[in-house]
Amino acid sequence: MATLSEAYRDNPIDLQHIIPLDFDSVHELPDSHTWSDHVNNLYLEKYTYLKHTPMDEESSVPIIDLSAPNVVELVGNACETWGMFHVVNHGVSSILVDDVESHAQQLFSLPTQHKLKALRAPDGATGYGVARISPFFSKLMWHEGFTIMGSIVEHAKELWPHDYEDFCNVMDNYQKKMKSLAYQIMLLILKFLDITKEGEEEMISTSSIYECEGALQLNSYPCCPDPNRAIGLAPHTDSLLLTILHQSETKGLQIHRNGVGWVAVPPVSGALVVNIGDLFHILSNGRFPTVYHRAVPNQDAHRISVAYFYGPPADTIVGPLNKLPCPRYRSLTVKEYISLKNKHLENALSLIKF
Ligand SMILES: C=C1C[C@]23C[C@H]1CC[C@H]2[C@@]12CCC[C@@](C)(C(=O)O1)[C@H]2[C@@H]3C(=O)O
Ligand SMILES: O=C(O)CCC(=O)C(=O)O
Ligand SMILES: [Fe+2]
Repeated sequence: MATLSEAYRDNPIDLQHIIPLDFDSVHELPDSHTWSDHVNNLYLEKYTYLKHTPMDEESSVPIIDLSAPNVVELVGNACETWGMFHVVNHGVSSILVDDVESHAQQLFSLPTQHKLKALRAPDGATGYGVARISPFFSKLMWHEGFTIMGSIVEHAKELWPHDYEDFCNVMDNYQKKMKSLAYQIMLLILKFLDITKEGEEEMISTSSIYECEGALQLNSYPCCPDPNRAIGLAPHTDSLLLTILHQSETKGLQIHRNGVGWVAVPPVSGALVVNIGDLFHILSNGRFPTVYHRAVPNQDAHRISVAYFYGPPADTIVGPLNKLPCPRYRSLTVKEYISLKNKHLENALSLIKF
């Protein structure tokens, strides 16, 4: 069975010439990182609007208590209307979450030359570097990332030759917790769609989506001299089934709402943000929107976020669940989808539409 990291290694991207900027050394936004004004104006308008409008259930991403008796409906409805929700009472200890965040902080505060020792190889999945989607944009992002897929010992040893174990243990432990939380949330969503594990014949998959794997992405958005003309992470949808994001206490995440524009998703203390990715959009036959989102940097605060991506093994065939009538998408393997996304980014979905 091919793993997700093999699928990413088999689909290399041309990042050879793109390495993150040495952010500490620049005091003005370089042209290479200046996006058109228009990009963030939308956000500013929306932000002003939000400040004057009380947040109500209709205008903000729902907050769901995982222990609520009607959690299946709450989660299902949020997936349908937003494709995103906050979870509280998720059972992941705040000590562990804080520990992951501070280890990420430690990593990103190393000198640039040092971080480059752990640079992700062009055909690699794990390591330090720019976001995979970078080659699709003519401007660079105010962002540096560290991707973790499978073992990170080799990369961690490059960063801390004598002291790498603590970092590895914290990341492993967090990934284990994320994996079981993601599984729990996936089951709730499948239940909402009336799919049970026993009804295996309902699944279009030859191999099972009950054996999902995960990847972890540590994101860093350093203080930015001109945040209104910069982008932290360019607009994108996440490719796999679902993503669980710890966005720290610092704002920056925004989602795109049709007819509204960019809407800020302010951090909720102790909550994790869950969002639908492309594969769940396909499985649900388009019923759940895959969320178009981005991150913006701040002037005075260095922001760290930690995203866990959850998806089936690369050979799994995914398509609209059998139970759902009139499939709108053709079935394909996860690996094929990753390859389409690597070549066509947001157009990947429309290429598999009937
Ligand atoms: C398991 C994943 C999911 C990846 C690719 C791979 C590892 C890194 C993830 C991200 C993280 C940053 C945004 C994104 C769009 C990117 O450029 O790299 C994500 C992408 C995806 O969801 O497609
Ligand atoms: O930093 C954030 O809030 C968003 C991160 C994100 O979208 C990602 O890692 O895919
Ligand atoms: Fe994302």
